[in-house]
Amino acid sequence: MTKSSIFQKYCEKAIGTLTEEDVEKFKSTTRDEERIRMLYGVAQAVPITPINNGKDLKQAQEAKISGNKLFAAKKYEEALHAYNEGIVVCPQDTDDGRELLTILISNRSAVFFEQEHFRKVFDDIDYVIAVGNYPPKLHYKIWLRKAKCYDALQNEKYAEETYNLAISSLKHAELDEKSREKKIAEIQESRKKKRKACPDKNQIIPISNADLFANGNREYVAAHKNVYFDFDPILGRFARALEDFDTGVIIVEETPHCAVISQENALMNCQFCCISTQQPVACRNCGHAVFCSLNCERQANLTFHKYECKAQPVLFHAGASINCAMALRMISQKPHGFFQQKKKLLKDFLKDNCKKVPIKSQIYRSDDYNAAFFLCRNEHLRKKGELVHYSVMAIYLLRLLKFSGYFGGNIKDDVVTEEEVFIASLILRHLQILQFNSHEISELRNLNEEMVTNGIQCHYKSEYIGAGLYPTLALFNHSCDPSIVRYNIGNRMIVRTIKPIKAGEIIYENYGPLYTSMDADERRVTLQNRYWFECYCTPCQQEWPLFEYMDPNQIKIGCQKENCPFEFTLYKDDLCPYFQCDYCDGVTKIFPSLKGLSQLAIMLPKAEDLYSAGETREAMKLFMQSLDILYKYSRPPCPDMIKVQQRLKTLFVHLGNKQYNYVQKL
Ligand SMILES: C[S@@+](CC[C@H](N)C(=O)[O-])C[C@H]1O[C@@H](n2cnc3c(N)ncnc32)[C@H](O)[C@@H]1O
Repeated sequence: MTKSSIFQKYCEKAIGTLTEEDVEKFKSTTRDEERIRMLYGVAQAVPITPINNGKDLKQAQEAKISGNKLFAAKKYEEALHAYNEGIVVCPQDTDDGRELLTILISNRSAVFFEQEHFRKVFDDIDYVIAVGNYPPKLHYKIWLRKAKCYDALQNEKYAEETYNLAISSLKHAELDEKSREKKIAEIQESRKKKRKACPDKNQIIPISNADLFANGNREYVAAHKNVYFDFDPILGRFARALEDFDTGVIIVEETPHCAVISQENALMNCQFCCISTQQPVACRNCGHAVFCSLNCERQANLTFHKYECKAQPVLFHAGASINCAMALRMISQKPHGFFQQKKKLLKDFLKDNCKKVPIKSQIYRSDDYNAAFFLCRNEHLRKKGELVHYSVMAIYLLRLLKFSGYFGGNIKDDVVTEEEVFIASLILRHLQILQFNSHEISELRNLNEEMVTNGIQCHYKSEYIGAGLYPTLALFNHSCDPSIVRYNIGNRMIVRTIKPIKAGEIIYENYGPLYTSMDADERRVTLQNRYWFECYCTPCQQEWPLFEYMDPNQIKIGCQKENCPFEFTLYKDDLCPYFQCDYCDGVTKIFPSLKGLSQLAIMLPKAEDLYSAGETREAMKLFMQSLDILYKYSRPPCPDMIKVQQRLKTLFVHLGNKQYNYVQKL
């Protein structure tokens, strides 16, 4: 039996007990709360099987022994791996467990010291102190290690203070007088010797340009001030440019309404901020999640993780999708009192064809529940019967919340209260919202074998690590020739223009299918099945060819009359100096366009040289200018444009998340 079949089986088993009459009755219901009430008894009959909390003292002890052996053999990466495993599984509910945990962390700090990751040594020593059960007899060891790190970082004052601390801690060391004297001499020796200045070899996580908030939108705070959101009865809400945008401008920088790490990455990426970590901080209660810092651990445990600690492993073990985990997170991250307060306001919207105008806060922010609650669900297209499946899933998620203590201690699985019905109906709505609006969160990883994308060699892959809900980005519609590229810094989403955009034009996102690599029929089917719309973007309407079928000798030049959509196709050896436009009758001289494009003969090789030399900022600038020129003097589709966009994508995504051990090779 595959993992995914457990959840599937749960849903099918529950649905299988419904009679035809039940289903008909369900279909005639128009209120989500009624849907939950009708199905609760049926869905509740399927048991939830708790999962072991993943903590294991014996496994942690073994990991320590194996880590110590590897450390002694100078196999630092492997030792780190062993200590990390021990830290994650080590129980923290007994003094013995906590003591072992501090020893594992302290030993890990010794690895980081050898690897010259000095700041990580400081973090681990703080972690040891925060756990609090480190044997006093060993304290001098961590202070000595810390003092040496300060020495290496040339921080004399702190080094002196910490050497003193190491010496004074020796009074707790279980050493005879002679050994103590020897240790003191050792510490003094190390203090005198002073290490050579040595830079920290930690990877610094890049910070994106902080230029956006100076340009912030007053209403949609995560968007650039020159983005506005338009509405059309068929297209729904979508983004437009208020002013011209050049290539490479950050137009959205958004923190997620909620973000969840996938099960496969749960022990590699922080549950709170999504950063890849080589130095996990363990959850106090479970061995199923890690954090990148004590700060993230505290914030997560004050909110969602205190419930999800029990609920999420059950959910993932059952093979439920990440959207289910996000639907749950949208509740677990807020106290249930928050939703009770909203009940009066939101209740009417939990029925079909609600005619009320959506509640709109003055400021559209990703942390505002209203912004998430009113995202598109395509409810007019959904078949009523499909909600049976979704309602059963919502009930399962509600029961997980009950089981994890979200509603307090005294709960009954076989009874559903009105408060619980309301929460389940919100979850039912979340599931529908997430179907159309969730985004991938990713990080760069090295490829074992290089890949060729659009004729360009590529040394990295953008790997899915989880998913998030970004209420501002979720307002952008799709095109198979998008206007933007996105990447993550932690769980933040950064969105940049990947071509120049004129004032008034729609700013398009991409939902996966790109015209350069997927043929039109496949794109149409994918978008229809997944997002329930027919794509009429320019590449779909004009049947643009795949990249591999484009003629590199062909250039398209736009008619020079303003706003005339006509374009001429020339071949690189054409010498015809002008064209008569069939559409507007005007005359277009081709030499101004060719002259404009001729600038690329110098710019592109220079940009390529800078790119190869690793001068990424300068290369980025030149590629951005080149793309603006290509769009000014020619029209897509065109292989050169795609190649420059490919380079820019590579440069942009390298400003975002990378796996902790990523080696940059552009
Ligand atoms: C993430 S939402 C985009 C924002 C949405 N238009 C709204 O009103 O909130 C995705 C949904 O928007 C609609 N959509 C997106 N791109 C579209 C397009 N190019 N043409 C028509 N509908 C589109 C589809 O209904 C799709 O399921």
